[in-house]
Amino acid sequence: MSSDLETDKARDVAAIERLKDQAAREAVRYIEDGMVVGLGTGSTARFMIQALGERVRDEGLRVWGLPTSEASTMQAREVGIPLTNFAAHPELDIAIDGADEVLNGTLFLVKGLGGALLREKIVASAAKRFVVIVDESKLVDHLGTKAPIPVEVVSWGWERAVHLLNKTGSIGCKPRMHRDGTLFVTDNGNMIIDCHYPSIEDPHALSEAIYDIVGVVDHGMFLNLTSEVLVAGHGGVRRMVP
Ligand SMILES: O=C(CO)[C@H](O)[C@H](O)COP(=O)(O)O
Repeated sequence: MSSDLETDKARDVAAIERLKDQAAREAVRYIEDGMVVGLGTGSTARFMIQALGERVRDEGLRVWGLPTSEASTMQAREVGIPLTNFAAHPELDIAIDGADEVLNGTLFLVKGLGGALLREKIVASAAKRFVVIVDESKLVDHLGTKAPIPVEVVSWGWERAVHLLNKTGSIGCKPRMHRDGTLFVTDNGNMIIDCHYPSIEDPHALSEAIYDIVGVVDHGMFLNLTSEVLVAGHGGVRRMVP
């Protein structure tokens, strides 16, 4: 790659990082004293955890964080956010997380390319308000356009789940078991299978077909869970509601 191209690419990456940070900081403004907050996973959620840590440190904001992964737990500890769990707080005031795709209109999501979909879905469904933070590149008109659907399956007998996943969707999916050349094992000790669907006509029907497979723990389509999406673009951050 020529150095001009490398510079352009680095500039694009830096611009996207700034957008993620803007969306994250806007969402963190929603957090009030005494709230229990679900902490998402991924590069956008990292900006959110950082910004929340700054509010805890600078404003003395009192909150409890419930992280969705070991990585977010570690970061939250580093930035000084006190942590809780479902035993102490079975219901959350708010959860904030990134997404791999946001479907225009319904605000259905694809999540889990970071491998944390199960804890993310549990946390999102436990929150009174689930706020999604993205840069505008994540908006799509059809789910599955940019991202595969990650499916979390128990490790034992995963080959059978792959066999059955291959028959889901209107014309099947192309399951991939490897990320970076290794089997992807989640924080829960399960495996992730990425399903590439050429087109997803009916997300609810596909969701049911995937849940019907014995051994599937969950999948990365988040249907009817989003309260709002904060989308950062070059014109600023806009708020979308379903
Ligand atoms: O679902 C996730 C992790 O399991 C992330 O929220 C999703 O992959 C988006 O990540 P990023 O903010 O890095 O683009």
